[in-house]
Amino acid sequence: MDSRPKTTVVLLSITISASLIVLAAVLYFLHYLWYSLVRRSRTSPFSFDAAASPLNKLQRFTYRELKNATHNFTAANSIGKGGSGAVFRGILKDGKLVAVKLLDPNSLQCEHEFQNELKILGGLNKPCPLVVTLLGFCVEKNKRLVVYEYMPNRSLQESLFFDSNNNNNDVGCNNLRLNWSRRFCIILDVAKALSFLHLECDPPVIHGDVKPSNVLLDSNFGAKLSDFGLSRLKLDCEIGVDNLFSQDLGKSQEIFRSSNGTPPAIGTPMESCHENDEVDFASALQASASSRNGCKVYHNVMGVLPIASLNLKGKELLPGENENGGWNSKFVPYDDELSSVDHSKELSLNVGDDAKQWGKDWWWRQDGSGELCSKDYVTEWIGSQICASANLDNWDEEKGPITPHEKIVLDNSRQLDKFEEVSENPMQEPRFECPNIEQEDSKKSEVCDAKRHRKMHEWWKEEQMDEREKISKKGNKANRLKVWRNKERSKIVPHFGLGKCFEFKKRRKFETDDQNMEFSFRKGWKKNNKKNNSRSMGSDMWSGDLFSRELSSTTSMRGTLCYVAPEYGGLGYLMEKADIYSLGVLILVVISGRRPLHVLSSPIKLEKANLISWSRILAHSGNVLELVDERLGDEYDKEQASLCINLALACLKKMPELRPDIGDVVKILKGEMDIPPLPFEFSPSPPPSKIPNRSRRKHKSNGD
Ligand SMILES: Nc1ncnc2c1ncn2[C@@H]1O[C@H](COP(=O)(O)OP(=O)(O)OP(=O)(O)O)[C@@H](O)[C@H]1O
Repeated sequence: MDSRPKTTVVLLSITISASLIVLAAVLYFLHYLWYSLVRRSRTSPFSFDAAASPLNKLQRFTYRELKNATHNFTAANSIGKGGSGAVFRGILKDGKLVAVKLLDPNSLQCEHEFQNELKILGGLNKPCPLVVTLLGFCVEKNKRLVVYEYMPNRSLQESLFFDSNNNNNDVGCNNLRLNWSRRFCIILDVAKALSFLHLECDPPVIHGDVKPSNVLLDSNFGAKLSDFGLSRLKLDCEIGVDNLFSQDLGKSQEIFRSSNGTPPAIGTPMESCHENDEVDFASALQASASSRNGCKVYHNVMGVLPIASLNLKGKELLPGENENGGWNSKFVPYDDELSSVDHSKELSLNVGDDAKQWGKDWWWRQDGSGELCSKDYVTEWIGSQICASANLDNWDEEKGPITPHEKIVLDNSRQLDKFEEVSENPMQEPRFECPNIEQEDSKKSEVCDAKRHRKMHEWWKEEQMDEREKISKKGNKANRLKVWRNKERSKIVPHFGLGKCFEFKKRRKFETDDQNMEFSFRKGWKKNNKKNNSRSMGSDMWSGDLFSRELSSTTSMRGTLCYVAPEYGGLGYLMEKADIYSLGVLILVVISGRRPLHVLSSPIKLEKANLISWSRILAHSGNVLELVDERLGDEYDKEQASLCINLALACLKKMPELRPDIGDVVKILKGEMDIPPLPFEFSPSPPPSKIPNRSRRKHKSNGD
């Protein structure tokens, strides 16, 4: 009789405990899910092993110390803003003036850059006066701060364009912050700094992001190289993209043509090469495009690209993997993980209505294809600019000056009354939120990548063939080509995340009010933080690197568009010659006082929009001095100027092996060596049908 209630109690207690267990399991699962999706993806733990690390020579600050030093990171102490965080001026307890970089705590990319910066800059085997001194760092929870020596004249970018943002007529040569001798010394300093990194460091350091905003100026306008967030150490056994590029893209295509489709023998000399005057930014864009186009130009490179580098014990490791199977932050693999950029916001904030419309188109196109193509982005953007204000050209000597309100609302044309205005009137940079990055199963990713490579390869072939080639595609020669290319392709080793499709996780955010957004290519769209929204003139919005932030910001990219070497298409490791290329761009920028890509409203002046191709045209016509910043008047050394420009052009050779190495660059600048005569080279520029070759046409018509 009594057994019934007993059974009921037992059943009830079993049911309750079972439900509790299930509930606990569900809660645990949900917590795990939340932790792994939200918390863990935001920051990777930074392990500071003081004993083993080269960081032990660096001072470790507390957050409170740095907060006090910068007066709670007040806007008044804000001295700049880069892709990875804001920089503040601060005074330490001992009275030392420092620059404190406060990194975005929610960005995995920033975490990598932080670790990279500390390990490379902090681990330099000897100090170099031409490299900015890293004084210390702070790691507390998810807070990451880096402390540098303070450079009173901030960045070269600011100094160069501070001058240019003043009215040209008002600034006499004597009032220029950067007169000729300073400019020449800066070029020499940067070359020497690179020489230190490439030749004196063991292992050599590839800076990977040489550009004016990463060159800081001390009180005497002496230059120091900074920002090692994208740098890397070079291993002996590595094969960089420059070797691959030269072997494969440079020689194979040209040799192939000259051999009528017969597979070339290794070591076959290049015979008939032609200098191609095509607009270079197009090739740079193609080379640098973060998704399909990046592969498009350099699919041949992929053919022999090794993603596995050998460690000293000979064990094959993936880039970024260390011997213990862990992650080595010095070797961050390139991938497209951060490539979901909504350019429509960027455009709508920087250009007029037409461009807004264009921005919408871009957004629509992203929706359609799911992938971003930088080349289209920039070329179309340029097109929209030209249409938007076809009668404007602030460089057009023939037309005379234009009123400020007539100018395209492009930040790099904006004039500032005072240098201080930079920090007083923070620029509203649109941002996007960094998408969460999840580590993919390496096997899955390899299969995926191989598929993508195949697709992209096919697509590239289609793109590259002109009509004649397409007709003869079925012919015997082409079949031989196919066999040979297939052989090359069989060597493909997939790399990380190339061409990773766009994710639109943050799409709802993009659709919100523009006014509250700011843009940083490294970090993406973000709500404006009024506290830290100071603007740096060194910001790429000011630099003509407007587009480049996409590239420097996505982990598929190393460096900055217009400064990044064309051999880099989002794959593999950049090598020393990539730094040489960036140095070449920097030299031209310093000498001309112009941004590498300065979008103009007049199609006639498009040749001037691209500093590199314009300087090639001038060199062709023997008139390189036309490039020199006109604000200098006659106050410059003509011999030095033409030496620098010719040297820059040598550094800008598309084939890395044709560029001088840094030792020679320094010798040439010091006058200890002549610029070696440079052979012509095959240009990997895109087909003329894709990008109209205005410069060449113009050149021809001039010749007539
Ligand atoms: N040590 C320093 N002393 C003085 N100013 C500095 C120092 N470091 C950085 N700055 C200023 O802060 C600005 C931002 O620097 P940061 O390195 O964060 O970004 P960036 O190089 O402009 O962009 P990115 O990091 O995206 O390439 C610089 O342009 C410079 O004006």
